[in-house]
Amino acid sequence: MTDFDYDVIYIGSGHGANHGALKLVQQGQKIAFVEADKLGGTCTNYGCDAKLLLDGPFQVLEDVTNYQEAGLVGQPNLDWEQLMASKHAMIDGFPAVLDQIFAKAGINLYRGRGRLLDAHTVEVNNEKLTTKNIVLATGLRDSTLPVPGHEFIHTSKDFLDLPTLPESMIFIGAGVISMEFASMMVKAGVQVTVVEFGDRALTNVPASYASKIVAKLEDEGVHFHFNEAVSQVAEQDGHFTVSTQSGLTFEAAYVFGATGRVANVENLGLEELGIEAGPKGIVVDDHLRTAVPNIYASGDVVEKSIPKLTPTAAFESNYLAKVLSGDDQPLVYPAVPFTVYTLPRISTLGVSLDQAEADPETYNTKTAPYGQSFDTKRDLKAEVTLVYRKADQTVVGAVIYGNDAASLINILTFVVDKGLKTTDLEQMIFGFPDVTYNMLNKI
Ligand SMILES: Cc1cc2nc3c(=O)[nH]c(=O)nc-3n(C[C@H](O)[C@H](O)[C@H](O)COP(=O)(O)OP(=O)(O)OC[C@H]3O[C@@H](n4cnc5c(N)ncnc54)[C@H](O)[C@@H]3O)c2cc1C
Ligand SMILES: NC(=O)c1ccc[n+]([C@@H]2O[C@H](COP(=O)([O-])OP(=O)(O)OC[C@H]3O[C@@H](n4cnc5c(N)ncnc54)[C@H](O)[C@@H]3O)[C@@H](O)[C@H]2O)c1
Repeated sequence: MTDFDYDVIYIGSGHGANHGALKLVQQGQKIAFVEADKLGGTCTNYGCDAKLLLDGPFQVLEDVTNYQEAGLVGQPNLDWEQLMASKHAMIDGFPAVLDQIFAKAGINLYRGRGRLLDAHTVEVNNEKLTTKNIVLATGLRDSTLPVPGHEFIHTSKDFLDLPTLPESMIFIGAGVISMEFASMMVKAGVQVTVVEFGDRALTNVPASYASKIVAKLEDEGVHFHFNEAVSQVAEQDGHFTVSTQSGLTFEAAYVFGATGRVANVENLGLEELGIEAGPKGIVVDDHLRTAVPNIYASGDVVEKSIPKLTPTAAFESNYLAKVLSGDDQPLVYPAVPFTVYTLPRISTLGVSLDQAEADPETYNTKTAPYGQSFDTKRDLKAEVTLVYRKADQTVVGAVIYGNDAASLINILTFVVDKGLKTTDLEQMIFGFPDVTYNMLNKI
């Protein structure tokens, strides 16, 4: 039998890699990470964690707004620089903590860009490492808009490090990232304009709920322009002009772009090994295996139809730990909750409304406002839509619009995943008063 340096080399050290790696090293497998940037990947350093830290005070401002003329007068002041400093104080220390965790676990770390030389050799900084198996967990990056002046467009990484607030911002794209950041910026008093190529925002939530958040942000002062393709960005004296193909121009002190994320598949040596990959990711089978049987992919870099999220990356990483320990079960995803962290949040789960409405023989839906209650902190427009399987009234999907949606959808994940019905919930006792009790009562 061939002697390899490692049992598994992971290229990338984000959630698509580290959950499974920590399991395998505990089982005695010899593991290495190859990481070109900060340990922990996007979520830890440039994504979810940083975003939620910055979003915290804006949630408070949202609650304060809801209580105006109902017990609170006036708004607290936002200090963005202080907020950014507190974000740095927490986030900047994560890679060092992970470094210690990985070292203590016995995982070797190679800092640099990894590349496959053959099915069992990874090259990093001219060093050749041999390995029995390889997991590609290289993630996504923000795409670059192919227009003149694209260098003036800031990315999500830049935004999450924004040292001072500009007085005006143009957001190119009305997808998840833009809508989350625009929600914060309008509350911070920044003049916000959103320019979107398509005819609606947030294509991954039902249109009726995307319209709700657009209307809410418009009420707060955001200007939306749909069906507009950005054709150029120009700078003059530190001010920026964004032009569209139809001839519109917008001016602002800061231009932000979030027009989709593309897979990090270049210069990995994939083509040479016959591994199929493109901007949507690496093509895998139902065991996350590429065309080369001992090379797998995990996390955002996998071409897949489910949302590209931290929990789905972690799920795949854990699944691969089983496969790499000899389990041969194919990958089956449970229901995936997905929350857009706008203010309020929009969460979706399971069978979508579009799917339910297209198949009325199989599904029925019920929409229930739950915000006009004593337990929702005056989140008056909060609403849940449930999707039921008609035959037995099992809850199979949901959409929640409200400040508590991210937590509530996790409760419904149990309901949907375990195939529960109203009659099952009637056999349980939930704490009261609480928004969870209120929402579960609508089922
Ligand atoms: C602004 C933003 C907000 C987000 N918010 C949420 C959220 O609220 N909830 C949620 O679930 N998800 C969110 N996400 C998505 C989440 O960050 C990703 O789903 C998650 O990070 C995927 O993990 P991963 O390990 O697959 O990839 P990544 O975390 O991207 O890790 C890939 C790693 O591979 C490294 N790498 C790439 N190429 C090479 C190479 N050749 N050699 C060595 N190393 C390499 C990279 O440096 C990186 O560290 C957000 C993303 C962004 C950008
Ligand atoms: N809450 C979360 O879980 C969360 C948060 C942030 C990011 N993410 C991750 O990031 C991804 C979202 O990234 P995103 O917001 O960049 O992509 P997206 O696909 O959600 O939105 C991109 C938007 O840009 C628009 N667009 C494209 N070209 C354009 C142009 N030339 N002019 C104007 N608009 C244009 C598209 O029509 C689309 O609406 C998610 O799929 C997920 O993987 C998740």
